[in-house]
Amino acid sequence: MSAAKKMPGKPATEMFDDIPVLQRKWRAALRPGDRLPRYEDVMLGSLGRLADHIALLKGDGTLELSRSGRYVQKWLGEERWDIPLAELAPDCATALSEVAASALKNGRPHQASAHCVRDGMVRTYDLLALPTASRWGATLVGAYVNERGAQYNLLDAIFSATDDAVVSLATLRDANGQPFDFQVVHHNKSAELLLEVASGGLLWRQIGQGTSLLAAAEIMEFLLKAVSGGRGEQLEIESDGRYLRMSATAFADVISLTISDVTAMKRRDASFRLLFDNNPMPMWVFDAETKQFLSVNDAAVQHYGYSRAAFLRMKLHEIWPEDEWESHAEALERVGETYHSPRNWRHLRADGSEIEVLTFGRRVPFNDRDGYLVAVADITERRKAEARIAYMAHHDGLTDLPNREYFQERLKQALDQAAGKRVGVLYIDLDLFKNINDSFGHPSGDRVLKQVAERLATAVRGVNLAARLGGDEFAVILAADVSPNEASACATLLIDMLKAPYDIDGQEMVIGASIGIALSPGDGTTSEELMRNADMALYRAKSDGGGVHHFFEREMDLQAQKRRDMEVDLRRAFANGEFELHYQPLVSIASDRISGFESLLRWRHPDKGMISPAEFIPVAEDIGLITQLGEWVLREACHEAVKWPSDVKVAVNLSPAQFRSRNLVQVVISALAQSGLSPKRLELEITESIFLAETDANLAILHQLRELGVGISMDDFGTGYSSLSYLRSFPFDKIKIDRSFVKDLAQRPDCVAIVRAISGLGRSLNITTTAEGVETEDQLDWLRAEGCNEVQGFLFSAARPAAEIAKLLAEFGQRASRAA
Ligand SMILES: Nc1nc2c(ncn2[C@@H]2O[C@@H]3COP(=O)(O)O[C@H]4[C@@H](O)[C@H](n5cnc6c(=O)[nH]c(N)nc65)O[C@@H]4COP(=O)(O)O[C@H]3[C@H]2O)c(=O)[nH]1
Repeated sequence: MSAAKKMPGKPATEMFDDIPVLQRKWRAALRPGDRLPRYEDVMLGSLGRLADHIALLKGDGTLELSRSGRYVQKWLGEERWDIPLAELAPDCATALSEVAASALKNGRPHQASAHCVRDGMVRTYDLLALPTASRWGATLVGAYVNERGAQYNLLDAIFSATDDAVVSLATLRDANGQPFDFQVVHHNKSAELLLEVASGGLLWRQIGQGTSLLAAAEIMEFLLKAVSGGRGEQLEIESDGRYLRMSATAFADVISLTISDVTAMKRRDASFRLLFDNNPMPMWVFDAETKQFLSVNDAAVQHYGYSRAAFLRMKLHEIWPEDEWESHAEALERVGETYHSPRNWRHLRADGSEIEVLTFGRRVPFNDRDGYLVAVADITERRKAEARIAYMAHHDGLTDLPNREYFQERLKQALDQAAGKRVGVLYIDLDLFKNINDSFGHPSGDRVLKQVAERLATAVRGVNLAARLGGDEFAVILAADVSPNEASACATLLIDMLKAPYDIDGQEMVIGASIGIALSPGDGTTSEELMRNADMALYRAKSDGGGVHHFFEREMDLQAQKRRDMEVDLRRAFANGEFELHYQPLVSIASDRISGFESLLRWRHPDKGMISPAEFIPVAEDIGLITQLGEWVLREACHEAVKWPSDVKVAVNLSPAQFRSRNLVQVVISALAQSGLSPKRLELEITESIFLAETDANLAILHQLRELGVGISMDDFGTGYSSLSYLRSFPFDKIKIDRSFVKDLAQRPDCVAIVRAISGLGRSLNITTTAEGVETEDQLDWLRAEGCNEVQGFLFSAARPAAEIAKLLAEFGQRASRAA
């Protein structure tokens, strides 16, 4: 059957001629000044055969069919007049009202075309609407309707356009009325192509006797089933790598068989299954309506621990933890064609454990159901790692205590929530911890720190927090509106707790702790202020000898300010050359002659006058200026001493900080070389503090210095903890008995005993002993009696400027002369 078949009617050219005729007629009837021509002038008389094709429509809003010619009546399938257009067949009513409306709107004839389906045939009509005015003022539209030549059979068009094969089969029955075969009574072009049959090789054939695919037993069986009552049966067969899906509908003995090539779909399906089944990500399809699992892949079975059968009996909510049911369900409501979870979800596994997941989904048809294909990314491990990283960013790696950043954060929070209540900050510094590091090594030091942290963590609980700020510095937040008494009690407890011995690999170690306390709001309202002030209070606790706690006082702030001023001042002073050296004689008891001078640094401040070295040397050490300052002292002292008699030595104090600079030996060599002073005439005074840290390195430097021929004196002997043990570590040339022992010689027998012991020690070790701070003859007598070799003190002279040395020497009957 052809796709288009002409129906009897006028030839197309003739039909087209009518329209210009009517249009000319309308124009001719239009009188000057009128908007529309009169109805009678256009529509009455001389219309002849055209009258059959005219429908007269009237009305302004809702149009009504007032008259219709015979042709129009057939087209409308309606012979009645004076009925609303709405009562006509919808396709005709729409076409008429649209063309009439356009004509009325523009006040001119309007042409249009319309398609109507009649008996399965698609017909095209030309329409022309001619607006006219009736004698009594109403508007009438004359609508001309005529069919255009082209028509086609819709069913045929659909049949031939489809790629599916459509075959109509008549059932053949035997003498008993049983169906045994089928005869092809009609088919479309695609049927021959799909069944791979030559043109004309199918029509009127009995399929059971043919060689086409339709002769296959399973198809025959399928058709027999269809004809004996099965409606809408489906069959899928595979033939030469192609997949064909057949559906059959029987109308009495006639069967309509549709065959579709579903190979591509099958392949898509197969690749989907491959992707689904073998995907390492857990995947499933769930029913969009019931939320039942429709299919799960192996990864899902493995990952969730439910058997496949159990999975397929479950609904989605069964893998949601109960507290997330609502949010899961809400999210599901909002899901469209595709989705990926806007947040992490928790899912339950068969063993009850929870995993954190991200889900990605897409709507898919699945076995005739509307479903969602979901892929699951388990991010539990990633989340754990993230949590670990976040934890590490907030905690100290060695002790596991919160670190400085976290401490600050928590302190800020505590202050924000304090609402006027007090928050306490305790800064803790371990006393003598350096000794442990130096004596037992860093691993032991680390173990002590860990135990300190454990003790703090057990003592500081609840809203309070203990943290390690770095090194041997710890801190505590007391967040629960703490009173000064409570803060003090807490500090005492912590100090007692921390000074209890530590057992490190069977070795008992003892340290102490000093604590500085600042309380909000009095000592500050911001975390920075409180931390700074607690630190200042700690500094005071340390200066008080450690092992105690101290509250912050405003005075400390002033002192800190003063110290900051001094730091700036010191740097400026060095650049401005405000320092000078004074010299204090050292007198030999045996000869009653000056055996040497100790150089003592003086700062002549332009506004404040002379500033004591006891005040500025510790600051110079802290800010690192001591290295340059010490170097200057050495050079200056050597430069001066070279002018003195050859048997007069010069003593120079060295700071531990100069040992750290590592070029001390070079500086000494250079000072001697530049001045020309004999090394024998230079004595370097050190205190035992250089043995407290980096002992081995410092001892090595001392040995190098001694090899130069320079003398090494131990200053302030007897004030430290283990002066005696240092004597064993290094062969000192001189020990200087601290003036605290000299001061009370006359009054305290213990001081006599100490001086006697040191002098005796010096004699037996062949070390010169010098007593410092000798102010009275009485003291001198005691010292002489105890066998001390040398004395120094105000009794003889205070430190004097270089210019007065000659005078001093002269007083002792010694002449200053230049001799290296
Ligand atoms: N009460 C009393 N005091 C006496 C007597 N005789 C001397 N003195 C003081 O005792 C200190 C002796 O110096 P030191 O123990 O080395 O103690 C020194 C030394 O440790 C340090 N120092 C001074 N100059 C330098 C230097 O150039 N470099 C370094 N690193 N430190 C220095 O400053 C400390 C203090 O120095 P000064 O204030 O000059 O104080 C000096 C001196 O003036 C006395 O009979 N009675």
